[in-house]
Amino acid sequence: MNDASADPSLVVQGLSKSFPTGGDPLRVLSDLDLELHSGDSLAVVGPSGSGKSTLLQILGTLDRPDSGSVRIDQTDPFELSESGLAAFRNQKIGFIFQDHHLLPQLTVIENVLVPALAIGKPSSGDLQNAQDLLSQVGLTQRLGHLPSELSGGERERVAIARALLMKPTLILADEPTGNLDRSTAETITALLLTLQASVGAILITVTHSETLAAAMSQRKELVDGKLV
Ligand SMILES: Nc1ncnc2c1ncn2[C@@H]1O[C@H](COP(=O)(O)OP(=O)(O)OP(=O)(O)O)[C@@H](O)[C@H]1O
Repeated sequence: MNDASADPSLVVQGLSKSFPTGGDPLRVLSDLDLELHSGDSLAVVGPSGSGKSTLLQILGTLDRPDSGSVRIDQTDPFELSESGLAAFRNQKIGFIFQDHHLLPQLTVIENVLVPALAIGKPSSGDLQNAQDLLSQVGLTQRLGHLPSELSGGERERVAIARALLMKPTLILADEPTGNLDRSTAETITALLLTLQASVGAILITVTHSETLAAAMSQRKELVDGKLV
């Protein structure tokens, strides 16, 4: 699926971000560049505090850079209106968090349908897609269950299915296997890569796990605010 000859789906140029402190601002990202194509998977590694989550927040359009640009499918999301940005994020970006962020009062299938619910009533196609994804992650028997009735690994599978529902361009995963035992982590990693390949998305995962990082096609370290 990786087509290096095509225009890259993600182009990041000169990205910088600082946070105010009592004294000099803390420069976390410094003139950072990144280009990825459809089908690429990237592990971002680096010590605690090096800026991995900050980078993921900006790529996910949940925070804005101080300078530099992000283009996803040739669009700079930060040039959109607030409502345009919310719709763009919902359509183009799938998020997977360590603590899954499922809504406790919604069933498994309803949680997967959340990105479609956010833009109106889910279509029959959305419903079919959600059922297919839940089948691919092995949860066909659990559609009507609440997150509290699932194991940690099962909840992470629901989160993966939800992230894939809209067939996003970009999947952002923050320590997706952080809370799981080794064998569950390996299963989840394999599932994530299979589903990412099936939609041709870019996968960027932030992790301290060398096993997860090794499963990605690329590995970059955040050093002095840049990816090397
Ligand atoms: N909203 C904020 N305001 C002030 N400082 C912040 C803010 N967000 C992050 N920082 C600081 O920016 C630096 C980078 O934080 P970030 O969470 O991106 O690191 P990280 O590499 O993800 O770390 P970890 O591996 O521990 O999750 C840290 O020193 C952090 O304290």
